[in-house]
Amino acid sequence: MKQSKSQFFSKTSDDFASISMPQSTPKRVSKKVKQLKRTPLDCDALWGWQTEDVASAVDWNTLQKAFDALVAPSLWADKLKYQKLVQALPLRASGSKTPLFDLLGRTAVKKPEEMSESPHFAVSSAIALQESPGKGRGWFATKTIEAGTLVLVERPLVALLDVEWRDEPWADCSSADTAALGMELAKSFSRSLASLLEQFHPKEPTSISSADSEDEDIEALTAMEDAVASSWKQIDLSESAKRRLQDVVRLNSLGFYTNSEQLCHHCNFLPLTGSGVFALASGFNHSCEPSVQRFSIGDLTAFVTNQKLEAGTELHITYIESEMLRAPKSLRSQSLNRDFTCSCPPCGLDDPPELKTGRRTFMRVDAPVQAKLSLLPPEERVETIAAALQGQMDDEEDAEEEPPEVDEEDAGEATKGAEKSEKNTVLLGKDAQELRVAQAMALMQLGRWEEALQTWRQLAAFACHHCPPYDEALAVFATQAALCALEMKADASQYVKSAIESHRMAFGFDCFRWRYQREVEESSVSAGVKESFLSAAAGCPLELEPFSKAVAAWNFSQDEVPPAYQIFPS
Ligand SMILES: C[S@@+](CC[C@H](N)C(=O)[O-])C[C@H]1O[C@@H](n2cnc3c(N)ncnc32)[C@H](O)[C@@H]1O
Repeated sequence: MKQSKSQFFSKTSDDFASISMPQSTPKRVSKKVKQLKRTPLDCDALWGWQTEDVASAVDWNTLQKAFDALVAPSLWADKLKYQKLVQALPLRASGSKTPLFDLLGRTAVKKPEEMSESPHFAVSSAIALQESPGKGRGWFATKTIEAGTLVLVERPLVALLDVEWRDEPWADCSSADTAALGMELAKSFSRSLASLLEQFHPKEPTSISSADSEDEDIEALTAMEDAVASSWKQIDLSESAKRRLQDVVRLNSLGFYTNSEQLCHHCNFLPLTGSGVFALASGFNHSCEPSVQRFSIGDLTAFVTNQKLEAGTELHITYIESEMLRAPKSLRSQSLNRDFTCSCPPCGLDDPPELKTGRRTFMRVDAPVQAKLSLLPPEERVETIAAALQGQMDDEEDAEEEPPEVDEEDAGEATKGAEKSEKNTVLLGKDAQELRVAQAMALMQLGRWEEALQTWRQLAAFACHHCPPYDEALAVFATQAALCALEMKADASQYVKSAIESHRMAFGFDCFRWRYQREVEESSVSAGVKESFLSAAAGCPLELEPFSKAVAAWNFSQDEVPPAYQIFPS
Protein backbone atom coordinates (compact mmCIF):
# COMPACT_ATOMS: atom_id res chain seq x y z
CA MET A 1 0.00 0.00 0.00
CA LYS A 2 1.05 3.50 -0.51
CA GLN A 3 3.50 4.60 2.05
CA SER A 4 2.62 7.61 4.08
CA LYS A 5 5.20 10.33 3.98
CA SER A 6 6.11 12.33 6.96
CA GLN A 7 7.25 15.68 5.75
CA PHE A 8 9.47 17.77 7.98
CA PHE A 9 8.15 15.44 10.57
CA SER A 10 6.84 15.42 13.76
CA LYS A 11 5.93 11.77 13.40
CA THR A 12 3.58 11.91 16.35
CA SER A 13 1.47 14.36 14.44
CA ASP A 14 -0.82 12.07 12.51
CA ASP A 15 -0.97 9.09 14.77
CA PHE A 16 -4.66 9.70 15.26
CA ALA A 17 -5.26 7.99 11.94
CA SER A 18 -1.94 6.76 10.75
CA ILE A 19 -1.49 4.66 7.65
CA SER A 20 1.90 3.33 8.28
CA MET A 21 3.77 0.61 6.51
CA PRO A 22 3.99 -2.66 8.35
CA GLN A 23 7.43 -2.51 9.86
CA SER A 24 9.55 -5.41 10.87
CA THR A 25 9.14 -6.00 14.59
CA PRO A 26 12.12 -4.41 16.30
CA LYS A 27 14.36 -6.88 18.08
CA ARG A 28 14.30 -6.21 21.79
CA VAL A 29 17.96 -6.13 22.54
CA SER A 30 19.09 -4.19 25.51
CA LYS A 31 22.36 -2.91 24.28
CA LYS A 32 24.17 0.36 24.51
CA VAL A 33 23.90 2.64 21.53
CA LYS A 34 27.01 2.17 19.45
CA GLN A 35 28.99 5.37 19.24
CA LEU A 36 30.05 5.05 15.63
CA LYS A 37 32.89 7.24 14.52
CA ARG A 38 32.02 9.84 11.91
CA THR A 39 34.23 12.34 10.19
CA PRO A 40 33.05 15.82 11.20
CA LEU A 41 31.13 17.28 8.28
CA ASP A 42 33.00 19.97 6.37
CA CYS A 43 30.16 22.14 5.06
CA ASP A 44 32.66 24.62 3.58
CA ALA A 45 33.62 21.90 1.11
CA LEU A 46 30.02 21.24 -0.01
CA TRP A 47 28.97 22.42 -3.42
CA GLY A 48 26.51 21.66 -6.18
CA TRP A 49 25.38 22.66 -9.64
CA GLN A 50 23.28 25.69 -10.34
CA THR A 51 21.62 25.42 -13.70
CA GLU A 52 18.68 26.61 -15.73
CA ASP A 53 17.38 23.14 -16.49
CA VAL A 54 17.99 20.68 -13.64
CA ALA A 55 16.25 17.77 -15.39
CA SER A 56 18.63 17.87 -18.37
CA ALA A 57 21.69 18.72 -16.27
CA VAL A 58 21.50 15.59 -14.09
CA ASP A 59 23.10 12.42 -15.45
CA TRP A 60 20.09 10.14 -14.87
CA ASN A 61 21.59 7.26 -16.83
CA THR A 62 24.49 6.86 -14.43
CA LEU A 63 22.22 7.30 -11.43
CA GLN A 64 19.70 4.74 -12.69
CA LYS A 65 22.41 2.18 -13.42
CA ALA A 66 23.95 2.72 -9.98
CA PHE A 67 20.55 2.37 -8.35
CA ASP A 68 19.79 -0.86 -10.22
CA ALA A 69 23.15 -2.26 -9.16
CA LEU A 70 22.45 -1.29 -5.55
CA VAL A 71 19.11 -3.08 -5.43
CA ALA A 72 20.33 -6.12 -7.36
CA PRO A 73 19.67 -9.13 -5.12
CA SER A 74 23.29 -9.97 -4.34
CA LEU A 75 24.00 -6.53 -2.91
CA TRP A 76 20.57 -6.11 -1.44
CA ALA A 77 21.12 -8.97 0.94
CA ASP A 78 23.81 -6.97 2.77
CA LYS A 79 22.77 -4.92 5.75
CA LEU A 80 22.63 -1.52 4.19
CA LYS A 81 24.04 1.48 6.02
CA TYR A 82 23.46 5.08 5.03
CA GLN A 83 27.16 5.66 4.37
CA LYS A 84 27.09 2.87 1.78
CA LEU A 85 23.98 4.29 0.13
CA VAL A 86 25.65 7.69 -0.33
CA GLN A 87 28.65 6.14 -2.03
CA ALA A 88 26.47 3.92 -4.22
CA LEU A 89 24.27 6.66 -5.69
CA PRO A 90 26.27 9.31 -7.54
CA LEU A 91 24.75 12.68 -8.35
CA ARG A 92 26.44 13.80 -11.54
CA ALA A 93 25.27 16.96 -13.21
CA SER A 94 26.43 20.02 -15.07
CA GLY A 95 25.99 23.76 -14.69
CA SER A 96 27.88 26.32 -12.70
CA LYS A 97 29.74 24.94 -9.70
CA THR A 98 28.32 26.73 -6.66
CA PRO A 99 29.45 26.40 -3.03
CA LEU A 100 26.55 25.55 -0.71
CA PHE A 101 27.23 28.54 1.52
CA ASP A 102 26.92 30.92 -1.45
CA LEU A 103 23.29 29.86 -1.90
CA LEU A 104 22.62 30.34 1.80
CA GLY A 105 23.84 33.92 1.76
CA ARG A 106 27.29 33.43 3.31
CA THR A 107 30.45 33.47 1.21
CA ALA A 108 32.23 30.13 1.18
CA VAL A 109 35.72 30.14 2.66
CA LYS A 110 37.07 27.36 0.45
CA LYS A 111 38.32 27.70 -3.11
CA PRO A 112 36.74 25.48 -5.80
CA GLU A 113 39.74 23.13 -5.83
CA GLU A 114 39.29 22.51 -2.09
CA MET A 115 35.68 21.50 -2.52
CA SER A 116 34.58 17.88 -2.01
CA GLU A 117 34.76 15.41 -4.90
CA SER A 118 31.07 14.86 -5.40
CA PRO A 119 28.34 17.46 -5.74
CA HIS A 120 25.66 17.70 -3.10
CA PHE A 121 22.84 19.18 -5.11
CA ALA A 122 21.61 20.45 -8.47
CA VAL A 123 19.43 23.52 -8.10
CA SER A 124 17.48 25.62 -10.57
CA SER A 125 18.73 29.13 -11.20
CA ALA A 126 15.02 30.13 -11.35
CA ILE A 127 14.57 29.85 -7.57
CA ALA A 128 16.13 31.75 -4.66
CA LEU A 129 15.90 31.69 -0.87
CA GLN A 130 14.30 34.91 0.34
CA GLU A 131 12.47 36.29 3.34
CA SER A 132 8.85 35.06 3.42
CA PRO A 133 6.62 37.37 5.53
CA GLY A 134 5.60 35.61 8.76
CA LYS A 135 7.35 32.37 7.83
CA GLY A 136 11.09 33.05 8.01
CA ARG A 137 12.98 32.03 4.89
CA GLY A 138 11.29 30.48 1.88
CA TRP A 139 12.03 29.52 -1.74
CA PHE A 140 10.72 31.94 -4.38
CA ALA A 141 10.53 31.80 -8.19
CA THR A 142 12.77 34.44 -9.76
CA LYS A 143 11.23 33.86 -13.20
CA THR A 144 8.27 31.96 -14.62
CA ILE A 145 8.50 28.22 -13.93
CA GLU A 146 6.33 25.74 -15.83
CA ALA A 147 4.44 22.82 -14.18
CA GLY A 148 6.45 19.59 -14.04
CA THR A 149 9.80 21.39 -13.62
CA LEU A 150 12.47 19.83 -11.48
CA VAL A 151 13.84 22.66 -9.31
CA LEU A 152 16.10 20.85 -6.86
CA VAL A 153 17.80 17.49 -6.39
CA GLU A 154 19.60 17.27 -3.09
CA ARG A 155 21.46 14.85 -0.86
CA PRO A 156 20.99 15.40 2.90
CA LEU A 157 23.73 16.89 5.05
CA VAL A 158 23.11 14.31 7.73
CA ALA A 159 20.92 11.25 7.32
CA LEU A 160 20.16 7.80 8.62
CA LEU A 161 18.30 4.79 7.29
CA ASP A 162 15.43 3.52 9.44
CA VAL A 163 17.00 0.04 9.49
CA GLU A 164 19.99 1.52 11.31
CA TRP A 165 18.00 2.26 14.46
CA ARG A 166 15.09 -0.22 14.25
CA ASP A 167 16.89 -2.64 16.59
CA GLU A 168 17.39 -0.08 19.32
CA PRO A 169 15.43 -0.66 22.54
CA TRP A 170 13.75 2.73 22.06
CA ALA A 171 12.77 2.16 18.40
CA ASP A 172 9.04 2.14 19.23
CA CYS A 173 9.07 5.58 20.87
CA SER A 174 7.07 8.05 18.83
CA SER A 175 10.01 10.39 18.26
CA ALA A 176 12.62 7.68 17.72
CA ASP A 177 13.39 8.76 14.14
CA THR A 178 14.08 12.35 15.18
CA ALA A 179 16.15 11.22 18.16
CA ALA A 180 18.20 8.87 15.94
CA LEU A 181 18.81 11.62 13.43
CA GLY A 182 19.75 14.06 16.20
CA MET A 183 22.33 11.57 17.47
CA GLU A 184 23.70 11.24 13.96
CA LEU A 185 24.01 15.01 13.77
CA ALA A 186 25.98 14.99 17.02
CA LYS A 187 28.32 12.36 15.57
CA SER A 188 29.05 14.46 12.45
CA PHE A 189 29.17 17.76 14.31
CA SER A 190 31.66 20.38 13.16
CA ARG A 191 32.15 24.15 13.32
CA SER A 192 31.03 24.62 9.73
CA LEU A 193 27.90 22.52 10.34
CA ALA A 194 27.14 24.66 13.41
CA SER A 195 27.56 27.77 11.30
CA LEU A 196 25.27 26.44 8.58
CA LEU A 197 22.60 25.36 11.06
CA GLU A 198 22.61 28.84 12.62
CA GLN A 199 20.46 29.95 9.71
CA PHE A 200 17.93 27.19 10.24
CA HIS A 201 14.64 27.47 12.03
CA PRO A 202 14.13 27.71 15.03
CA LYS A 203 16.53 30.32 16.27
CA GLU A 204 15.76 29.42 19.92
CA PRO A 205 14.80 26.07 21.48
CA THR A 206 11.03 25.53 21.16
CA SER A 207 8.63 24.37 23.81
CA ILE A 208 6.55 22.14 21.51
CA SER A 209 7.11 18.56 22.51
CA SER A 210 7.32 15.88 19.85
CA ALA A 211 6.56 12.97 22.14
CA ASP A 212 3.08 11.80 22.93
CA SER A 213 4.22 10.77 26.40
CA GLU A 214 0.81 9.37 27.47
CA ASP A 215 1.21 6.17 25.47
CA GLU A 216 4.97 5.89 25.71
CA ASP A 217 6.90 3.04 27.25
CA ILE A 218 8.69 4.97 30.01
CA GLU A 219 11.66 2.59 30.12
CA ALA A 220 12.21 2.92 26.36
CA LEU A 221 11.78 6.68 26.55
CA THR A 222 14.39 6.92 29.30
CA ALA A 223 16.78 4.74 27.28
CA MET A 224 16.28 7.04 24.28
CA GLU A 225 16.85 10.20 26.33
CA ASP A 226 20.02 8.67 27.80
CA ALA A 227 21.29 7.75 24.33
CA VAL A 228 20.60 11.29 23.06
CA ALA A 229 22.32 12.88 26.07
CA SER A 230 25.34 10.61 25.69
CA SER A 231 25.74 11.41 21.99
CA TRP A 232 25.75 15.17 22.69
CA LYS A 233 27.99 14.90 25.77
CA GLN A 234 31.23 15.46 23.90
CA ILE A 235 29.98 18.52 22.00
CA ASP A 236 31.21 21.79 23.40
CA LEU A 237 27.96 23.78 23.35
CA SER A 238 25.58 25.11 25.97
CA GLU A 239 22.61 22.91 26.94
CA SER A 240 20.25 25.39 25.32
CA ALA A 241 22.25 25.33 22.05
CA LYS A 242 22.11 21.53 22.07
CA ARG A 243 18.36 21.58 22.66
CA ARG A 244 17.97 24.05 19.82
CA LEU A 245 19.90 21.78 17.46
CA GLN A 246 17.62 18.89 18.32
CA ASP A 247 14.67 21.16 17.52
CA VAL A 248 16.36 22.06 14.24
CA VAL A 249 16.42 18.36 13.41
CA ARG A 250 12.80 17.90 14.48
CA LEU A 251 11.47 20.86 12.48
CA ASN A 252 13.62 20.42 9.39
CA SER A 253 14.05 16.71 8.76
CA LEU A 254 12.51 15.06 5.78
CA GLY A 255 11.75 11.40 5.35
CA PHE A 256 12.94 9.82 2.11
CA TYR A 257 11.13 6.89 0.50
CA THR A 258 11.97 5.25 -2.79
CA ASN A 259 9.11 4.36 -5.15
CA SER A 260 6.65 5.06 -2.36
CA GLU A 261 3.60 5.35 -4.61
CA GLN A 262 4.05 1.91 -6.14
CA LEU A 263 1.78 -0.88 -5.01
CA CYS A 264 3.04 -4.24 -6.24
CA HIS A 265 6.62 -4.21 -5.08
CA HIS A 266 7.17 -1.26 -2.74
CA CYS A 267 8.51 -3.62 -0.05
CA ASN A 268 11.63 -4.12 -2.19
CA PHE A 269 12.67 -0.57 -1.37
CA LEU A 270 11.84 -0.39 2.33
CA PRO A 271 15.50 -0.77 3.43
CA LEU A 272 16.22 2.48 1.59
CA THR A 273 13.80 4.43 3.76
CA GLY A 274 15.34 7.00 6.03
CA SER A 275 15.35 10.62 7.06
CA GLY A 276 17.75 13.49 6.81
CA VAL A 277 18.38 17.18 7.24
CA PHE A 278 18.70 18.91 3.87
CA ALA A 279 20.51 22.24 3.61
CA LEU A 280 18.48 23.67 0.73
CA ALA A 281 15.19 21.75 0.91
CA SER A 282 14.76 22.81 4.53
CA GLY A 283 13.89 26.23 3.14
CA PHE A 284 10.53 25.05 1.78
CA ASN A 285 7.57 26.32 3.79
CA HIS A 286 4.25 24.47 4.07
CA SER A 287 0.95 25.15 2.35
CA CYS A 288 -2.22 23.04 2.16
CA GLU A 289 -2.17 24.05 -1.53
CA PRO A 290 1.44 23.06 -2.28
CA SER A 291 3.01 23.90 -5.61
CA VAL A 292 5.93 21.50 -5.25
CA GLN A 293 6.05 17.77 -4.66
CA ARG A 294 8.96 15.46 -4.09
CA PHE A 295 10.27 11.98 -4.68
CA SER A 296 13.44 10.16 -3.73
CA ILE A 297 15.89 7.77 -5.30
CA GLY A 298 17.61 6.48 -2.19
CA ASP A 299 18.54 9.61 -0.23
CA LEU A 300 18.66 11.84 -3.31
CA THR A 301 15.48 13.83 -3.07
CA ALA A 302 13.99 15.75 -5.96
CA PHE A 303 11.46 18.61 -5.90
CA VAL A 304 9.11 19.20 -8.85
CA THR A 305 6.57 21.97 -9.46
CA ASN A 306 2.97 20.84 -10.01
CA GLN A 307 1.72 24.10 -11.54
CA LYS A 308 2.97 27.13 -13.43
CA LEU A 309 4.54 29.69 -11.10
CA GLU A 310 5.07 33.34 -11.93
CA ALA A 311 8.21 35.24 -10.86
CA GLY A 312 7.93 36.34 -7.22
CA THR A 313 5.68 33.43 -6.15
CA GLU A 314 6.73 31.37 -3.14
CA LEU A 315 7.20 27.63 -3.70
CA HIS A 316 5.54 25.51 -1.02
CA ILE A 317 5.56 21.84 -0.23
CA THR A 318 3.11 20.07 2.09
CA TYR A 319 4.25 18.81 5.47
CA ILE A 320 1.25 16.44 5.62
CA GLU A 321 0.13 13.66 3.28
CA SER A 322 -1.41 14.84 0.04
CA GLU A 323 -4.58 12.78 0.69
CA MET A 324 -5.10 14.83 3.89
CA LEU A 325 -5.05 18.20 2.18
CA ARG A 326 -8.82 18.32 1.63
CA ALA A 327 -9.64 16.93 5.06
CA PRO A 328 -11.33 19.37 7.46
CA LYS A 329 -9.12 22.15 8.78
CA SER A 330 -9.12 20.87 12.38
CA LEU A 331 -7.84 17.48 11.21
CA ARG A 332 -5.22 19.04 8.98
CA SER A 333 -3.86 21.18 11.77
CA GLN A 334 -3.85 18.16 14.09
CA SER A 335 -1.86 16.28 11.49
CA LEU A 336 0.50 19.22 11.01
CA ASN A 337 1.06 19.70 14.77
CA ARG A 338 3.77 22.27 14.29
CA ASP A 339 5.03 25.55 15.68
CA PHE A 340 2.87 27.62 13.30
CA THR A 341 -0.72 27.97 12.19
CA CYS A 342 -1.16 27.59 8.49
CA SER A 343 -2.73 30.65 6.88
CA CYS A 344 -3.15 29.32 3.34
CA PRO A 345 -6.55 30.02 1.66
CA PRO A 346 -8.20 26.66 2.60
CA CYS A 347 -7.17 27.22 6.23
CA GLY A 348 -9.34 30.36 6.19
CA LEU A 349 -12.46 28.18 5.74
CA ASP A 350 -14.47 26.79 8.65
CA ASP A 351 -15.06 23.10 9.33
CA PRO A 352 -18.54 21.60 8.86
CA PRO A 353 -20.68 21.85 12.04
CA GLU A 354 -20.98 18.06 12.45
CA LEU A 355 -17.24 17.92 13.13
CA LYS A 356 -17.45 20.56 15.82
CA THR A 357 -20.11 18.83 17.87
CA GLY A 358 -20.47 15.45 19.54
CA ARG A 359 -17.81 12.81 19.77
CA ARG A 360 -16.11 11.42 16.73
CA THR A 361 -14.59 8.08 16.01
CA PHE A 362 -12.00 7.61 13.32
CA MET A 363 -11.84 4.52 11.18
CA ARG A 364 -8.16 3.76 11.09
CA VAL A 365 -6.58 1.87 8.24
CA ASP A 366 -3.16 1.46 9.74
CA ALA A 367 -0.66 -1.39 9.61
CA PRO A 368 -2.54 -3.80 11.93
CA VAL A 369 -5.81 -3.22 10.03
CA GLN A 370 -4.05 -3.72 6.71
CA ALA A 371 -2.44 -6.89 8.03
CA LYS A 372 -5.83 -8.21 9.19
CA LEU A 373 -7.35 -7.42 5.79
CA SER A 374 -4.54 -9.13 3.93
CA LEU A 375 -5.21 -12.37 5.86
CA LEU A 376 -8.79 -12.53 4.59
CA PRO A 377 -9.50 -14.56 1.44
CA PRO A 378 -9.87 -12.11 -1.50
CA GLU A 379 -13.70 -12.44 -1.76
CA GLU A 380 -14.13 -11.74 1.93
CA ARG A 381 -11.63 -8.89 1.73
CA VAL A 382 -13.65 -7.26 -1.05
CA GLU A 383 -16.88 -7.53 1.00
CA THR A 384 -15.29 -6.31 4.22
CA ILE A 385 -13.82 -3.30 2.47
CA ALA A 386 -17.09 -2.50 0.68
CA ALA A 387 -18.82 -2.47 4.10
CA ALA A 388 -16.04 -0.34 5.66
CA LEU A 389 -16.39 2.20 2.86
CA GLN A 390 -20.05 2.47 3.89
CA GLY A 391 -19.03 3.19 7.48
CA GLN A 392 -19.59 -0.32 8.82
CA MET A 393 -16.89 -1.64 11.08
CA ASP A 394 -16.85 -5.12 12.61
CA ASP A 395 -14.18 -4.28 15.01
CA GLU A 396 -14.44 -1.41 17.44
CA GLU A 397 -10.70 -1.78 18.03
CA ASP A 398 -10.09 -0.41 14.56
CA ALA A 399 -11.60 2.87 15.54
CA GLU A 400 -10.10 5.59 17.61
CA GLU A 401 -12.21 7.97 19.54
CA GLU A 402 -11.36 11.62 19.83
CA PRO A 403 -12.97 14.60 21.47
CA PRO A 404 -14.01 17.26 18.99
CA GLU A 405 -11.73 20.21 18.32
CA VAL A 406 -13.69 23.20 19.47
CA ASP A 407 -12.93 26.87 19.03
CA GLU A 408 -13.52 28.84 22.18
CA GLU A 409 -16.32 30.84 20.63
CA ASP A 410 -18.04 27.64 19.49
CA ALA A 411 -17.69 25.99 22.87
CA GLY A 412 -21.23 26.78 24.07
CA GLU A 413 -22.71 25.58 20.80
CA ALA A 414 -20.59 22.43 20.89
CA THR A 415 -21.61 21.51 24.42
CA LYS A 416 -25.26 21.85 23.44
CA GLY A 417 -24.56 19.74 20.37
CA ALA A 418 -22.72 17.09 22.33
CA GLU A 419 -25.75 16.48 24.51
CA LYS A 420 -28.01 15.70 21.61
CA SER A 421 -25.66 14.44 18.93
CA GLU A 422 -24.78 10.82 18.30
CA LYS A 423 -21.25 9.59 17.88
CA ASN A 424 -19.94 10.33 14.40
CA THR A 425 -17.65 7.99 12.56
CA VAL A 426 -15.18 9.76 10.32
CA LEU A 427 -13.56 8.04 7.38
CA LEU A 428 -10.73 10.22 6.14
CA GLY A 429 -9.99 10.25 2.42
CA LYS A 430 -6.50 8.89 2.98
CA ASP A 431 -7.90 5.85 4.81
CA ALA A 432 -10.64 5.37 2.21
CA GLN A 433 -7.95 5.42 -0.49
CA GLU A 434 -5.99 2.70 1.34
CA LEU A 435 -9.17 0.61 1.50
CA ARG A 436 -9.86 1.12 -2.22
CA VAL A 437 -6.32 0.11 -3.13
CA ALA A 438 -6.65 -3.12 -1.11
CA GLN A 439 -10.03 -3.71 -2.74
CA ALA A 440 -8.78 -3.13 -6.28
CA MET A 441 -5.82 -5.47 -5.72
CA ALA A 442 -8.14 -8.20 -4.34
CA LEU A 443 -10.49 -7.77 -7.31
CA MET A 444 -7.54 -8.20 -9.67
CA GLN A 445 -6.48 -11.34 -7.80
CA LEU A 446 -10.01 -12.66 -8.40
CA GLY A 447 -9.89 -11.74 -12.09
CA ARG A 448 -12.85 -9.34 -11.62
CA TRP A 449 -11.25 -6.88 -14.03
CA GLU A 450 -14.23 -4.64 -14.67
CA GLU A 451 -14.87 -3.96 -10.98
CA ALA A 452 -11.12 -3.52 -10.40
CA LEU A 453 -10.99 -0.99 -13.23
CA GLN A 454 -13.91 0.93 -11.68
CA THR A 455 -12.05 1.03 -8.36
CA TRP A 456 -8.80 2.25 -9.96
CA ARG A 457 -10.85 4.96 -11.68
CA GLN A 458 -12.29 6.04 -8.32
CA LEU A 459 -8.81 6.13 -6.83
CA ALA A 460 -7.65 8.28 -9.73
CA ALA A 461 -10.74 10.51 -9.40
CA PHE A 462 -9.89 11.12 -5.74
CA ALA A 463 -6.29 11.98 -6.63
CA CYS A 464 -7.41 14.36 -9.40
CA HIS A 465 -10.04 16.12 -7.29
CA HIS A 466 -8.66 16.14 -3.74
CA CYS A 467 -4.87 16.01 -4.10
CA PRO A 468 -2.51 18.58 -5.58
CA PRO A 469 -2.19 18.43 -9.39
CA TYR A 470 -0.24 15.47 -10.79
CA ASP A 471 -0.18 13.59 -7.49
CA GLU A 472 2.42 10.83 -7.83
CA ALA A 473 -0.25 8.18 -7.12
CA LEU A 474 -2.05 9.05 -10.36
CA ALA A 475 0.64 7.27 -12.39
CA VAL A 476 0.18 4.00 -10.51
CA PHE A 477 -3.63 4.17 -10.59
CA ALA A 478 -3.56 4.82 -14.35
CA THR A 479 -1.10 1.94 -14.85
CA GLN A 480 -3.29 -0.52 -12.95
CA ALA A 481 -6.40 0.76 -14.76
CA ALA A 482 -4.63 0.16 -18.08
CA LEU A 483 -3.69 -3.39 -17.06
CA CYS A 484 -7.32 -4.16 -16.14
CA ALA A 485 -8.62 -2.64 -19.40
CA LEU A 486 -6.13 -4.76 -21.37
CA GLU A 487 -7.31 -7.91 -19.53
CA MET A 488 -10.86 -6.95 -20.57
CA LYS A 489 -9.61 -6.54 -24.16
CA ALA A 490 -10.92 -2.97 -23.96
CA ASP A 491 -9.17 0.16 -25.28
CA ALA A 492 -6.46 0.99 -22.73
CA SER A 493 -4.73 3.74 -24.69
CA GLN A 494 -6.16 6.60 -22.61
CA TYR A 495 -4.96 4.98 -19.37
CA VAL A 496 -1.49 4.27 -20.78
CA LYS A 497 -1.22 7.88 -21.94
CA SER A 498 -2.37 9.15 -18.57
CA ALA A 499 0.17 6.92 -16.76
CA ILE A 500 3.08 8.16 -18.87
CA GLU A 501 2.09 11.82 -18.83
CA SER A 502 1.14 12.10 -15.17
CA HIS A 503 4.36 10.28 -14.30
CA ARG A 504 6.42 12.72 -16.36
CA MET A 505 4.78 15.69 -14.62
CA ALA A 506 5.09 14.25 -11.12
CA PHE A 507 8.72 13.16 -11.52
CA GLY A 508 10.05 16.04 -13.60
CA PHE A 509 11.65 13.91 -16.32
CA ASP A 510 10.65 10.93 -18.41
CA CYS A 511 11.67 7.83 -16.44
CA PHE A 512 8.44 5.83 -16.52
CA ARG A 513 9.82 2.63 -17.97
CA TRP A 514 12.74 2.55 -15.55
CA ARG A 515 10.53 3.14 -12.49
CA TYR A 516 7.53 1.04 -13.58
CA GLN A 517 8.96 -2.05 -15.32
CA ARG A 518 9.04 -4.02 -12.07
CA GLU A 519 5.67 -2.67 -10.85
CA VAL A 520 4.07 -4.06 -14.01
CA GLU A 521 6.01 -7.33 -13.85
CA GLU A 522 4.78 -7.96 -10.29
CA SER A 523 1.15 -7.21 -11.07
CA SER A 524 -1.44 -10.04 -11.06
CA VAL A 525 -2.31 -9.73 -14.77
CA SER A 526 -1.26 -12.25 -17.43
CA ALA A 527 2.20 -12.20 -19.04
CA GLY A 528 0.65 -11.19 -22.39
CA VAL A 529 -1.05 -8.16 -20.83
CA LYS A 530 2.19 -7.07 -19.13
CA GLU A 531 3.96 -7.25 -22.47
CA SER A 532 1.17 -5.34 -24.28
CA PHE A 533 1.25 -2.63 -21.63
CA LEU A 534 5.02 -2.18 -21.74
CA SER A 535 5.09 -2.00 -25.52
CA ALA A 536 2.14 0.46 -25.57
CA ALA A 537 3.97 2.58 -22.96
CA ALA A 538 7.19 2.53 -24.98
CA GLY A 539 5.36 3.71 -28.10
CA CYS A 540 3.22 6.32 -26.36
CA PRO A 541 4.08 9.88 -27.46
CA LEU A 542 4.59 12.34 -24.64
CA GLU A 543 2.10 15.21 -25.09
CA LEU A 544 2.03 17.27 -21.96
CA GLU A 545 -1.31 18.94 -21.37
CA PRO A 546 -2.56 21.32 -18.70
CA PHE A 547 -3.80 19.45 -15.62
CA SER A 548 -7.46 20.32 -16.27
CA LYS A 549 -7.22 18.74 -19.73
CA ALA A 550 -5.46 15.67 -18.37
CA VAL A 551 -8.28 15.24 -15.81
CA ALA A 552 -10.97 15.79 -18.45
CA ALA A 553 -9.48 12.93 -20.48
CA TRP A 554 -10.53 10.49 -17.72
CA ASN A 555 -14.14 11.56 -18.25
CA PHE A 556 -15.09 10.89 -14.63
CA SER A 557 -18.82 10.77 -13.90
CA GLN A 558 -19.94 12.58 -10.75
CA ASP A 559 -20.61 9.26 -8.99
CA GLU A 560 -17.02 8.17 -9.52
CA VAL A 561 -15.48 10.99 -7.49
CA PRO A 562 -15.25 9.90 -3.85
CA PRO A 563 -15.69 12.57 -1.17
CA ALA A 564 -12.59 14.09 0.47
CA TYR A 565 -13.80 12.53 3.75
CA GLN A 566 -17.01 10.99 5.03
CA ILE A 567 -18.92 11.32 8.25
CA PHE A 568 -21.24 8.44 9.22
CA PRO A 569 -24.14 8.46 9.78
CA SER A 570 -24.18 10.65 6.70
C1 LIG B 1 11.52 23.45 7.30
S1 LIG B 1 11.39 25.03 7.94
C2 LIG B 1 10.99 26.00 6.56
C3 LIG B 1 11.92 27.17 6.40
C4 LIG B 1 11.81 28.20 7.47
N1 LIG B 1 10.79 29.17 7.13
C5 LIG B 1 13.13 28.90 7.74
O1 LIG B 1 13.12 30.11 7.92
O2 LIG B 1 14.14 28.23 7.82
C6 LIG B 1 9.90 24.83 8.81
C7 LIG B 1 9.49 26.01 9.65
O3 LIG B 1 9.12 27.12 8.82
C8 LIG B 1 7.98 27.78 9.36
N2 LIG B 1 6.84 27.61 8.43
C9 LIG B 1 6.72 26.69 7.45
N3 LIG B 1 5.57 26.84 6.79
C10 LIG B 1 4.93 27.89 7.36
C11 LIG B 1 3.68 28.51 7.12
N4 LIG B 1 2.85 28.11 6.18
N5 LIG B 1 3.34 29.57 7.92
C12 LIG B 1 4.17 29.99 8.90
N6 LIG B 1 5.37 29.42 9.18
C13 LIG B 1 5.75 28.38 8.41
C14 LIG B 1 7.65 27.07 10.66
O4 LIG B 1 8.25 27.76 11.72
C15 LIG B 1 8.26 25.71 10.46
O5 LIG B 1 8.57 25.02 11.64
